[in-house]
Amino acid sequence: MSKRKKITVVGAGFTGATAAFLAAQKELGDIVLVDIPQAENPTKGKALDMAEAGPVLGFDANIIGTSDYAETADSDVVIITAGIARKPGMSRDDLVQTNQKVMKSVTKEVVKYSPNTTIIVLTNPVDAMTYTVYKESGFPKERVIGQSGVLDTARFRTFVAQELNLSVKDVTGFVLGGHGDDMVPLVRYSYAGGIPLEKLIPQDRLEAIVARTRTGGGEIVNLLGNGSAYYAPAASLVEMAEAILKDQRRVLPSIAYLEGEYGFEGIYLGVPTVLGANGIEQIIELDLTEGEKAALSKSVESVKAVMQVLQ
Ligand SMILES: NC(=O)c1ccc[n+]([C@@H]2O[C@H](COP(=O)([O-])OP(=O)(O)OC[C@H]3O[C@@H](n4cnc5c(N)ncnc54)[C@H](O)[C@@H]3O)[C@@H](O)[C@H]2O)c1
Ligand SMILES: O=C(O)C[C@H](O)C(=O)O
Repeated sequence: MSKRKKITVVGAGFTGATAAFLAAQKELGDIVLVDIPQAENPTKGKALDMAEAGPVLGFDANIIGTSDYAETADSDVVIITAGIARKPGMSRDDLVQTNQKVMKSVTKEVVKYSPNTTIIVLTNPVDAMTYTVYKESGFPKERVIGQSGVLDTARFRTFVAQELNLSVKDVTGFVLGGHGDDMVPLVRYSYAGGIPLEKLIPQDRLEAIVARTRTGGGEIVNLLGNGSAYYAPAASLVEMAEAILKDQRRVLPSIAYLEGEYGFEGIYLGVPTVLGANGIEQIIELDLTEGEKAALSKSVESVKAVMQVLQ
């Protein structure tokens, strides 16, 4: 039997297919791409096409496309991207009812075949969808994780690097809160080469970068015209999956279940975490100013409003 890790990606659309391809290129494991049955079988086609890139790019990974969850059995990590994406004029929250149904049906199948896996949820509105998967799975909170902060932080880092004309590699940041327009980029904890950003960028420019980060998803939605971002979201998923599969203990922002941390209870929210073999191994609590606390509370209210729609 193969000793390679096994990664299932549910939803073989833009984000799912891109994440599968990136994970294969990094040789994180064998990959099962799952989507609903469709007459022409595009899921099988995408998987075969990706596998045929292996000899050219020099990666070893078995990649299969299927609608049969039996093929996902004993996955180490399951990434959920299934559902619908927003179009211009829509908010992520408009997707809640449709995607909640998808989360419930997908989670049942995932749990049936991989009871010990760790799940990373991408589907929007992602804070509420991660909560839905947590409830439906019955898994411990450490093994149900949502992706938003790696992406939101990557956007912030991109804009800062462009502003300063510096390498993105030297820019670090942290975005807290829900994955909505009132997320909280923590400028005070953000650096370029170890130098606080507040020493390098004037206040008004920093504020503009924060505002652009908050609406970064919408910026891409408007540019694409018929769907939402997928390259950076897929890269973010793969960074989180790699941290878990290789037990890297990376300090990355994740959507985690809070039980008192940051003063919130019974809610999934973006916070700094340590990601390793056991999923979320630690939630790191930062000291916040009164202004940051107020901004985080506002973001929590938005997440709670979406959670109230959940059935
Ligand atoms: N959290 C984030 O940061 C973030 C970033 C990007 C996208 N997203 C969200 O991820 C989701 C996917 O985005 P996308 O661009 O890949 O969309 P997409 O439309 O390209 O792909 C979604 C795929 O899900 C499949 N699907 C639908 N119902 C399914 C089911 N029951 N079982 C299996 N597969 C099913 C569809 O057939 C489709 O192939 C959206 O909800 C989007 O808003 C979140
Ligand atoms: O904006 C969206 O709808 C997709 C995703 O949440 C993003 O931030 O790119």
